[in-house]
Amino acid sequence: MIDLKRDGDVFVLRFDAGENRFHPDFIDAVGVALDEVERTEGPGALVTVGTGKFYSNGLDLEWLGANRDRFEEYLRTVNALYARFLSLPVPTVAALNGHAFAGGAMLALAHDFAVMRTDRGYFCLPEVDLGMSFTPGMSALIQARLTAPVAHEAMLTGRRYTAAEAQAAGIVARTAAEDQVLPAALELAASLAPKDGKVVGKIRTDMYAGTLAALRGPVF
Ligand SMILES: CC(C)(COP(=O)([O-])OP(=O)(O)OC[C@H]1O[C@@H](n2cnc3c(N)ncnc32)[C@H](O)[C@@H]1OP(=O)(O)O)[C@@H](O)C(=O)NCCC(=O)NCCSC(=O)/C=C/C[N+](C)(C)C
Repeated sequence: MIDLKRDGDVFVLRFDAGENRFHPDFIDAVGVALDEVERTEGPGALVTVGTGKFYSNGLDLEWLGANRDRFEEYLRTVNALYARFLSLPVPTVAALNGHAFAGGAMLALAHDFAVMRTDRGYFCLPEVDLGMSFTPGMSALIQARLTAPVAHEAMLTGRRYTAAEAQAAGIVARTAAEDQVLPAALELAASLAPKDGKVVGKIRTDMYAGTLAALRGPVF
């Protein structure tokens, strides 16, 4: 479901669960991997990547159907997951090998940078068409990472952005062809990894302070 490997100073966390949908077991497994990243001292960076045609499709709607009474708990868990990514002591890069939908799109935004594959997949926040809203923390994350016009369009229209459109809108930093998306993300991460970890950690904590406070606040 989750595979964590180290490539020099760069950790590579691979989501390997079909559409990489979010449910408690998946999120727990990501959390265990992040524990290991946090424990490692010295220079470093983290790249996350999915498998096949999905980076992540967000909330597992089948799981939700069977666990409606756990929805609030789920929202807290996902908010906490995004907060963990934002408070890691290392820079982070999401390698979008395919679709990044809803919770999976927000996971990409919970990284410092994203590289998106040009020939496959969309970045999309479809909540408006699913009858769902965002938690205040998720709204804060989206609005902190995107310009206001892009955040408004993405959240209120549910537009599906191709890689070229996502780069033009500033949603992703880079795009790469086919199987170059992971190498491009690794190259970016390797260029960030040697920087002073204490300084990077402090910059990240300050940069994301407002978003972190919102993610740790109420979910409704
Ligand atoms: C357009 C998508 C992304 C890709 O389409 P495709 O045709 O390339 O892929 P396909 O439809 O073959 O997908 C494979 C099967 O997996 C099912 N699927 C995919 N994602 C999910 C999911 N998240 N939960 C349950 N099932 C899922 C899909 O229906 C296919 O099943 P069948 O083979 O037809 O039986 C397309 O996959 C798509 O639209 N997926 C849904 C993505 C989605 O809506 N995700 C949002 C989940 S809600 C969420 O995360 C909200 C978060 C906010 N908050 C926490 C505040 C509630």
